[in-house]
Amino acid sequence: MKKKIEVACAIIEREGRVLAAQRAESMSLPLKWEFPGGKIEPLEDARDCLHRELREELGVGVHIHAALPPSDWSYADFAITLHPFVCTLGEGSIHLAEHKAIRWVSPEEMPSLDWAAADGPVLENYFRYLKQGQAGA
Ligand SMILES: Nc1nc2c([nH]c(=O)n2[C@H]2C[C@H](O)[C@@H](COP(=O)(O)OP(=O)(O)OP(=O)(O)O)O2)c(=O)[nH]1
Repeated sequence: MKKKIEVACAIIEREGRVLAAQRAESMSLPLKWEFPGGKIEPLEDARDCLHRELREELGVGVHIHAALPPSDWSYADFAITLHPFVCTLGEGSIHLAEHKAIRWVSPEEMPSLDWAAADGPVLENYFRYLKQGQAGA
């Protein structure tokens, strides 16, 4: 049986762009782009996890505005469910504790980054969310 992980991640919006983070060489999925976040601990709420991970990874607080549908992906060695949340920045300024780089990318630029494969369906759901005029937040 493949290992199964649940991961909360943040689509942080600012002035029509979103924050994409590049994984370091030393991490799994090296140099892939992702949304910051991390593994949900046993019994932890996905939103609490997101706040914890963003403090650890970027040193910032966020406001959560909407939950996008969870999306499942199967890598060769593990399976993942991503729980994406649309956010804006709260207190603090960004310091990279783990990632190699960040970029603020427009929706048009997003598909050109080399995303972790599990993020493909997340991008599609985010584009759908933008098209719907952010209804159902
Ligand atoms: N935060 C985040 N992780 C993602 C995304 N897409 C994706 O496949 N992942 C994967 C990468 C990691 O295997 C896992 C998140 O784990 P993590 O960030 O808490 O832990 P980690 O890098 O230390 O992972 P690992 O080395 O222990 O496997 O989810 C994404 O958009 N955001």
